[in-house]
Amino acid sequence: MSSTLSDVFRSHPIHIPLSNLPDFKALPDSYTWTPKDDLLFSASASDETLPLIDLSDPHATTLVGHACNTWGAFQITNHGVPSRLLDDIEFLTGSLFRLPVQRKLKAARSENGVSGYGVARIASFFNKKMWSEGFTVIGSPLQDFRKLWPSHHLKYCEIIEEYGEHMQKLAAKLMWLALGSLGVEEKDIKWAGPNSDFQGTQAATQLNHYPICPEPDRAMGLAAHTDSTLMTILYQNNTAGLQVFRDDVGWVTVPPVPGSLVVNVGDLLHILTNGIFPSVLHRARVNHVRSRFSMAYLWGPPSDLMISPLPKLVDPLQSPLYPSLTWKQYLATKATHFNQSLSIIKNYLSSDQIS
Ligand SMILES: C=C1C[C@]23C[C@@]1(O)CC[C@H]2[C@@]12CCC[C@@](C)(C(=O)O1)[C@H]2[C@@H]3C(=O)O
Ligand SMILES: O=C(O)CCC(=O)C(=O)O
Ligand SMILES: [Fe+2]
Repeated sequence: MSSTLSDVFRSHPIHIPLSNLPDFKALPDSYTWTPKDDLLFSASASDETLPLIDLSDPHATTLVGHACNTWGAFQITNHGVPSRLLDDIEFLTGSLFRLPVQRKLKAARSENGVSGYGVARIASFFNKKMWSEGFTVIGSPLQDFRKLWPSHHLKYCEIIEEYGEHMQKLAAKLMWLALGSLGVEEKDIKWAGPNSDFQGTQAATQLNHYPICPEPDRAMGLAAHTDSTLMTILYQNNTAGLQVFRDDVGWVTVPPVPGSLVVNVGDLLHILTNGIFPSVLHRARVNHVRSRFSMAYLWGPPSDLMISPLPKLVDPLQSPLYPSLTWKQYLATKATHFNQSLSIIKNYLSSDQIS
């Protein structure tokens, strides 16, 4: 499972110096963002609210479908992930980022690697630094965790494994709710497997830390991006910071609701639905009172599987909006073209042209 996604970045190395976040009273220029650094930096904010859906609601399919259509994101309760496990993953994340920086650097992500400690990959697309640090897990975290916690790593590996299992099941359930709302049936997605449980899908778990910031209004935790996934399921601690963007509304803060999870439609689900579900543009802001943690489960298809718009969702008189491509190909496109990737692949005539 680990090798294939990691392969993608071997040919897309990034060099982003890892620096300990500065402990200044004022923000250094290298961390000060203006609209010149990100066009939407100061776009208007709105007090609209993202849908909060109770998954045990008999109308869950319709509610999820509507949220995917209009926002490309929603929050969920009654999702079945034990609250004890959410506490455990939050505890793990806090323990990891509270380690001394020299220890964290022992598990630093290599330039052409994907797992380990470092700044977000998207940092290479911006001139300014982001006020955050991250840790990416793909496959087994054993080697990295042994370097971080020489005597407690097994306990932490178990938490990651259990978290991944629960998230994979939840992702499959959400996928059927979302696609079910469009009339897509199990027979329409053969790669979901004989039990339609999406076994064989791949995922990355991304742990994020946004330390207390002296001048949050001029800083950026994680810059605006869409996820290159089918879906992302995110757990945030009790500190707000996540914002989602809608052209007609502006930036909307997603408040932490205890025990709830945030779900984002990613670029691949946008492609699979032939553009019906938007993949949500989102970012993380920081604050000067509390540090913030988030734990994202970035879920995608088997990395070599061809993904294309579902025939059922393509108007018979029109061509599909997107060509077929694999997750690996899409990640490679994203590594070069970042937020332009969807419009770039739209203009390819066939997947032959995507290397
Ligand atoms: C599967 C993946 C999605 C991701 C790139 C990655 O290979 C592993 C890290 C993921 C992440 C997490 C933080 C935000 C993001 C944009 C980034 O820089 O690294 C996503 C990537 C993505 O969705 O494109
Ligand atoms: O910290 C957050 O709320 C957002 C994290 C995120 O977007 C990601 O990890 O892809
Ligand atoms: Fe994201």
